[in-house]
Order: sequence, then structure tokens, then C-alpha cells
Amino acid sequence: MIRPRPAWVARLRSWAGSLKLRLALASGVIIALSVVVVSSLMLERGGRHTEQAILDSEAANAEHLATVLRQRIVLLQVALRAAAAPVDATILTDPAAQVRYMQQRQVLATLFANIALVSADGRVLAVRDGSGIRQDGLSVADRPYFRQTVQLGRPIVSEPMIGRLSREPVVVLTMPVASVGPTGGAVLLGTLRLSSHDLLADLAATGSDGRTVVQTVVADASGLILAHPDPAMVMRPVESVPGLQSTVAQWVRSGRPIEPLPDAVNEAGYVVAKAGVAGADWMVFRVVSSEALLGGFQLAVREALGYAAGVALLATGLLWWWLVRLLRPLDRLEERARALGPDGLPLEEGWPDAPGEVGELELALRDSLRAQARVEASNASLLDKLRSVMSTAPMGLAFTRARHFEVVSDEWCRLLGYPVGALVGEPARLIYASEADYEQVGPDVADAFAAGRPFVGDFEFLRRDGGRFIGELHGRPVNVSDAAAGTIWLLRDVTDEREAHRELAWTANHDALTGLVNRRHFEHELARLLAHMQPGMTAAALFIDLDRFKQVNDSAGHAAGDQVLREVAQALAASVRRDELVARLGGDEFAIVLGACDLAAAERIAHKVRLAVEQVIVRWGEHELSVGASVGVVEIPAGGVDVAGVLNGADLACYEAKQAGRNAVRTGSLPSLRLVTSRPG
Ligand SMILES: Nc1nc2c(ncn2[C@@H]2O[C@H](COP(=O)(O)OP(=O)(O)OP(=O)(O)O)[C@@H](O)[C@H]2O)c(=O)[nH]1
Repeated sequence: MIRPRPAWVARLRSWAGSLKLRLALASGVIIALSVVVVSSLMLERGGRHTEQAILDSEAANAEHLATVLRQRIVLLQVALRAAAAPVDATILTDPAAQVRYMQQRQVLATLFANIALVSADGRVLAVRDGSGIRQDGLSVADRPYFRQTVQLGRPIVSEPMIGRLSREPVVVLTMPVASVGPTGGAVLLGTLRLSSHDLLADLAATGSDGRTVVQTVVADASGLILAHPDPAMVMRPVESVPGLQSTVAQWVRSGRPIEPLPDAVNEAGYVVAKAGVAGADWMVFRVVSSEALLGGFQLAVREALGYAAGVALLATGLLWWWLVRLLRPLDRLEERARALGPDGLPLEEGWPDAPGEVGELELALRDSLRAQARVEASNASLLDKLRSVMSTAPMGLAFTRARHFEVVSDEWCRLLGYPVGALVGEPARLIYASEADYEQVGPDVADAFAAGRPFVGDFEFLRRDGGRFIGELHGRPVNVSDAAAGTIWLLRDVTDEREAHRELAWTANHDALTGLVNRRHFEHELARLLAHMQPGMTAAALFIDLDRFKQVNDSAGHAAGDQVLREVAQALAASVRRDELVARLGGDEFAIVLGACDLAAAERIAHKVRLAVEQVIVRWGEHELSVGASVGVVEIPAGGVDVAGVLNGADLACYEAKQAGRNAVRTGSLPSLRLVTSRPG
């Protein structure tokens, strides 16, 4: 069972289908899409530019640090060179002079963790560090940087190593002294402690929350850390610094180039910038977490998207409010439209005075309603006339569609014995007395309509009470080109008319006294037989003239004669088959046509006829009346014979029977028959 929908479902469906809601939603979606797309595009472009600017800035920072570092190395080497200038053979050979020399190197001592004067064979002549000047005879002859300086005779920056004096990670800057070589001279050493800020100050920067956000790392070409905010990281591989793995791996893959050109990348959550320190074969890496650099921007993006969504929502809300206001006249028009109909407001009342398209719609609707009202009035008038016709028409009128009654007149119902209107909706089959008739009507009607004719036919119809009548049915299509448009029918009762017509036709063809066919009809039927006889076929005609009939009239009266004639007629009809043609030609003359009969058979029948007449006895008062019959027989061949010829031939044969003494049968022979038929007239 289907349950009716609750009212709230209908309200919800109506609300969901509301034009206002759909317009507002569509506009809201468009606004939101526009805002989101435009914001996204702007933010995406802004983001790219910002990121690129940050990368450029970081690369510049790294380059700046590399420049600072290179200048510092150059500065230190300049200082070493200046300090190396006064060293001569005297100093190199005199330990006291070496001590004095070191004492005079106060400025140089502040630049390095320690400085040392080393002879060409690697023996440390004098060392100055924070604790003073010592001459303890250490040797650096095994140090690669020393050997390289002696061999090349030029300044060197060593690889990182653990210093022999400081026991800390250090790099050593060398400066040849007094043309050092395998045979003489010396090397001035300046040691920089890597765990201090000797190389670079401010290796780390912290954010507002105190966390380190920028780390500067200096590494040599082999990838060992020279400087790191965390001293514990010094001398460790540079790829162990968080955020540097990928950049260092790529740097190693490309052959550890010490490029002076800086670059920066943003990957794996870090912005990494690097720049080479020319001359020292070092690399400066700056590592900043992406969050620290770009987090602010991304937060701004999120905020911007939030604002965009808010703006879109606000715009949608405003649009909704505006649409509700704009569409208010449409609501009023809708309410007015609901009040249409027979129980609603009068046509010209209650319309909103709306401007614009709604006003145009209202005018169009009102015009259409006025036109509809005019048509309805016209239809009502037409319907009244039609009802009047249907109730007063003297013949039955009906309109059927799909073989069912849709409209029936009062007379139609009356003819069929139904109350007025009772047949509406009933099948047409109901009124036919015969199933065969009903089945035939359909095709006949279709044929007639297809030929452009109305359908006319007589049928036996069945009244509601079982009575029957003959009705003449006329049918016309409502629309010739559209069978589905239905059919208009006219029906009248023609039972009496058809009966009268039948009686008239019978009277015209029959003898009123005896009921046999008359001469006119006999000749007509004989002519039809002659016309349709096939070659080789024979028929026969009997001409019968009563004998001494006049005496009957004379003795018993004319009425008795009539009775004799009636009984003779019955005797004649009873002597032959029912389908043979038996006629009274006039007076006491009769004729019989025997179809498909040869002469011999015809003669036998003639004798039978004669005997039958002879046996007719009419008791009329004191009279006992009887007559005889003279019978002439002719055989009728196929072709070459006409009606007059046959009658004359038979009449002649009958005459011969009379001549032979009456109450006899005579046969007309073929030649004489031909002779007779060939006679003029
Ligand atoms: N009662 C009656 N007599 C008729 C009718 N029509 C013709 N007759 C009479 O029938 C008679 C026929 O005449 P006939 O054939 O010459 O007389 P008949 O006595 O039969 O003479 P034969 O044929 O020579 O034997 C006439 O007396 C007619 O008046 C009729 O409708 N009713």
C-alpha cells in the first residue's frame, strides 16, 4: 500500500524546488568559485614569487657569508704575511730572538688561537697562545699542510684536524718565511679553533620563540664541518646536519664543486642555500626550516582563504536577501495564480502591480486567461446548443471513440430503451443484436471512410429489454485524417419502413388471389434463367389452362371460382420442388418453369400436374366443384430463345392439348417451337 507523503515532505520539496533558493545557490556557487579561483591563483602566484624571493635572499645571505669568510681568510693571511716579513736567519737561529719575535706579535696573537714559528724541518721554534710563549720542541713535520707549504713555498689553509697544542678541532693557516724550502727558511703558522667563533661569528639565529631557525655551517671540500652553531658537530660529516642530506648528496654527486655562485632550494621541509668560499675550498651552507621562512606566508594564505570563504558566504547571503526582495512580486503572482479557477477571485481582481518581466508575465497571463474565458463562454454556448440538439433531435445521435459511447442523444437512448445518458461509457457492442453484424461493421466503416464516403447500413439492434428493431445507421468520421478522433453516428428505427417496402415489393411480384408470382415477375425470372443457362443445359416450361373453368363461375359464382383458383394454385405448387417457379399468368392460366430439366422429365411432371389439378375438389354449398387442366410442355435449350418464344411455344402446345379434348398433356416439338419463336411479335 502506498502511504501518502507527510505535509512536511511536500513543503520541503516545494522549498527545495524554489527558484529563489536555486538562484541563490547557483550565484553562491559562482561567487564562491570565483573567489576561490581568483584567490587561489593570486595566492599561488604570490606564493611562488615569495618563495623565489626567499630563496634568492637566502642564496644572497650564503654568498655574503662566503664573501665574509673569504675576506677573513685573506685578512688573516695578510696579517701572517706582514708578521713573516721581519723573520730572518738571525731569528731562526737564535731562540732568544724567537721569543722576542713572538712577544712583538701581540696583534697577530689576538687573531689566532695560537701562532707558531716552525723551522723548515718541521720543528716548532716558538709558540704563542693564550698561556704565553713556549719553546717545547714539538714537531709538525708530518702534517700534510706543513709539507705542502714547504714544497710549494706558498700559503696554505689546512684541512680540519685536531691540533697538537689545543687538542681541539682546528685549521691552520701557513705563511712561508724567509724563502722556506727543504734547505732553509721557516713557516709561520696561525691556528684557528673550529669550536669557537674564530672562523665566523653568528653561526645561528633564533626565532621569537627562542628556537634556532637559521644555522650556518661551513664545510671543507671533503665534507667535514669546519663551523657549526653546535661545537660538537665540528669535524663531523656535513650530511649529518638535519636538512642538509639532500643538498649535500647532490653536491657530492656533482663532484663537490666549490662554486662561488650561490644557489638555494626548498626541499624536505628546509630551505638550504650554499655558496663556495674561493681560495679556501670551503662551502658555506645556510639551513632554515621552511616553516620558519614560509610558515607566515602559508598562514596568511590560510587566513586569506578563510576571508575569501567568509566573503563568498556573505555575498551569497546578501544575494539571497536581494533575490527574496526582487522576487517578491513573483510570489504574489504565484499566489494570485493559485486563486484562479471557478471558486477563486474574479478574473480582473487581485493581481500584483509588478514592474519588469513579472509585470509582463502578469499581463500575458491575464490576456491568456481572458482569451480562455472567451473560449469557455463560446464553448458553453456551443455545448448548450449541442445539448439542445442531443435532447431534441428526432433521430439518435451518438459519438463514439475506441468503440465506446462518449456522447449519446436522448433519442438514441430512447430507441435502445435506455435511460437518458445511461449508454455513455458503454461499449458499442451492447446495442447490436448479432455478433456477426458487430464484427462486420468495423471493416465496412473503415472501407467507407477510406473511400471518402459516409457509412450507411441497416442492422438489427437490441433494446435493453431484449426487443429488437431494424435501424438505419449512418456514420461519419469526426476527422478524416485522424481515426482516433472518433465517429459521429445517426440512428433511426426503420422496422416499419422496411416491412412496408417488403410488402410493396411482394405485391408487385405476386398474384394477390393465389399468392403465386404474377406474369410480370414470371417473365422477369424466366428471362434471368434464359440469360444464365450454360451451353448443353436444358430447362422446361409448362403452360396450364384450366378446362371449363367458366362453368364453375357460372354455376357456383365468382367467389367459388376464386376458391378453385386458390386450391389449384396450391396443388400446382405442391406438384413441383419448392424452388421451381410457379406463376399465375392471368384468369385460369398458370405456368411453371422447371430449371435443369429435360423434356422427358418435364412431360412426367406435366402429367403429375394435370393429375393434381384433376384431383382438386372444392365443396361450395351444394356444389362439388372440380376442373381439368390442359398442359403444354416445351423444352428450353440454352441460347437462341427468348421469353415470348417460350411462352408462345408452351401456349401452342397447350392449345393442342385443348384441341385434343382437354385434360391432356401435349409437347411442343423443337421445330415447331423454333417456328413459333421465329414468328414476329
Ligand atoms: N372466378 C374467377 N373467374 C375468372 C377469373 N379470371 C378469369 N375468370 C373467368 O375464367 C373464365 C376463363 O375463360 P375460358 O378459359 O374461356 O373458359 P373455359 O371454361 O375454361 O373454357 P376452356 O378453356 O375452353 O375449357 C372466364 O369465364 C373468366 O371470366 C378470376 O379471377 N376469378
